[in-house]
Amino acid sequence: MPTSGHVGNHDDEEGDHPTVRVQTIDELHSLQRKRSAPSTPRGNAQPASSLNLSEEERSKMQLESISASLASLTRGSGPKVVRGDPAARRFEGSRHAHAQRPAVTPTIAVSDSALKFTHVLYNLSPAELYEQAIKYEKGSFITSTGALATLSGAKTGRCPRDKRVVKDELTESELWWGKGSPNIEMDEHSFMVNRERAVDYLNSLDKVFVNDQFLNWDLENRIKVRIVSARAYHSLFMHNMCIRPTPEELEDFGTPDFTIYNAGQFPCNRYTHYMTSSTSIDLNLARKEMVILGTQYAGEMKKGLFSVMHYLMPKRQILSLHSGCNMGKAGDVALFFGLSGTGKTTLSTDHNRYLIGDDEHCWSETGVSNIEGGCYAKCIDLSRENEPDIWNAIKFGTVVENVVFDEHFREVDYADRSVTENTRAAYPIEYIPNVKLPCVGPHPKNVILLACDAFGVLPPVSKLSLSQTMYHFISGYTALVAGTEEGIKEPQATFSACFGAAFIMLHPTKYAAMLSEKMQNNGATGWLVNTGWSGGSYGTGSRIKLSYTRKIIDAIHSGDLLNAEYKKTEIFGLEIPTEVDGVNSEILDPENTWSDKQAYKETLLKLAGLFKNNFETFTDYQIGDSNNLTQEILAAGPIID
Ligand SMILES: Nc1ncnc2c1ncn2[C@@H]1O[C@H](COP(=O)(O)OP(=O)(O)O)[C@@H](O)[C@H]1O
Ligand SMILES: C=C(OP(=O)(O)O)C(=O)O
Ligand SMILES: [Ca+2]
Ligand SMILES: [Mn+2]
Repeated sequence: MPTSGHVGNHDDEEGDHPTVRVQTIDELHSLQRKRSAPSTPRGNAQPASSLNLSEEERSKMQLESISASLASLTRGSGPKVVRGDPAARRFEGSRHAHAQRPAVTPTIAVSDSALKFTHVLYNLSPAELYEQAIKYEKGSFITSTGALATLSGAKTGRCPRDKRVVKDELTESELWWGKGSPNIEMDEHSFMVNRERAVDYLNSLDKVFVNDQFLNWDLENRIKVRIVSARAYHSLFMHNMCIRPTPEELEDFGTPDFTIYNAGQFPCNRYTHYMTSSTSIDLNLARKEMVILGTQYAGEMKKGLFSVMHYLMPKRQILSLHSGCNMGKAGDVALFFGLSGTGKTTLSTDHNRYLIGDDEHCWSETGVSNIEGGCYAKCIDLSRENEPDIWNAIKFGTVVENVVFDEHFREVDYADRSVTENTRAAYPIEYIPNVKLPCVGPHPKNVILLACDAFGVLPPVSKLSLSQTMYHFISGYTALVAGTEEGIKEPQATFSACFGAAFIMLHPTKYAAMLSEKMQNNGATGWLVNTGWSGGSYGTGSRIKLSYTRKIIDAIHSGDLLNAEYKKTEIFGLEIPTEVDGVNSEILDPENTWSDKQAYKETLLKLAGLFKNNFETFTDYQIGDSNNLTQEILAAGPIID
């Protein structure tokens, strides 16, 4: 009971609890927040801060740099950029927040767009990005495990046919153009038209997200990237996928080495030369810029930057690899090459080994390094039993794309294909418990080529000679089932040079020559692992059990398979083991698993023919310095007589 009129006596009523010393509710709310910045855990590699600037000078430089990034090149000046959410009240906010003043004021207002502010949400944290997504982006929800569920819109996968690369004097001679190449040309002028379109679109918005981050855990070859985007989903995706700077690194960030303008909600148009649809992903190596129009699929950003690395790294004698990578307790490193859906992410995420990365790596004179700071796992039919580490990584901070969940409990149904078959989860690499930080390792001991052979004729595992490894690396084979429709469909063979033709920029033989040299110098062994069908093609047979594939991979890692007993297969001439610990020996020779032997032989010959046909394009090229290797590689393919 209140006994006196003194305000302070409320304390007595509630015992000894101290009261908050504020005058207003706003003040109370401001006490909740103090400043900090998110970053990627570094392990022991931590470069120190070098510049000595005041906080105010730094903030001003940052905003000037962002304004320069967002500048219209036809109007000449950058927009007036201010930090923070336009929806937040002016001068309200955390105790240490800067007052919101424009950093750069253009001298003459040449258009309405020059009169308005562009609000910049700079390197927001996952929590802040969740709030932005949930408030402003339709289709954003928190799942029962705390992940952010988003929709990528009409495009639920990459659009390789809409990728364009600026052909100028330099790139004309340096890059791979023409048949089989992923580099479809555009000219500088058309690039500028699309760049201006993206910049104008971004500047017309209330706010844009800016991420300043790094690529490549090899500190000597680290690349600074800036991603300007319109959606919190895109900003969180890249926050997870690129390497997150420490607060000190961010202070010294300066000018990025490469910038992405993601205006994915806004289309390009066919009046622009070289455009064939309303989607365009444009790469300009001279300007160090990429423009995205007409697709919101976030994977375009990650794989777009990978293309850039496939250009920059080989120039430094570093091999860029579309592969997963992990390391055993004894320091033995394995690479997992393979096209989409063949098992790079699944098999590099191995509870008994240290994860270096799931998708993009560099192999330099000193060893391997991950390019990224996160993983991008397929979630279709994901199960806790088969893939516990990926399952557990889908928690607060993780972006799940295009998954279906129940309305009330928000439990994700990983078997649901209503939106797409290509459902995805993007999470920071440290969400995998046995990650190797920093994400670097010594030279690889095993190079595992993954093929998901839906024809069901490739053996579950074969040991390869160096020339066979090169033959299969250049071929880059996989065959997935054609679609998700009911009924039996012909498997669709895909050949993608270097297991990543969509991302390489130079001729495949350049990467192949480097791989061959590195494997030889470091005594690495090549393996071909079929993660696809057994006992018949798709429709008759079934996919090889993940638990079997894991046993096979274990035997490669442990060295058991190196010295096992082998026999040679006909046609492909592959060395196959007669026994693998924990695997039914029957299945090691695919012929055993087909009840119709005639059908097996026909299918095998058919696939061999497809390999031969595909390799025709490469027969005119020399690989490496001598013609010998080239001849050996040609002889290492299937032999049909
Ligand atoms: N035997 C197997 N080996 C590897 N993956 C398998 C196997 N059987 C089924 N899968 C499934 O295939 C998919 C492989 O995809 P993923 O690892 O994401 O490929 P990538 O990273 O190469 O694109 C996963 O959904 C995995 O669960
Ligand atoms: C991100 C991708 O890679 P992957 O399927 O190889 O994991 C992709 O192909 O869009
Ligand atoms: Ca990939
Ligand atoms: Mn993957």
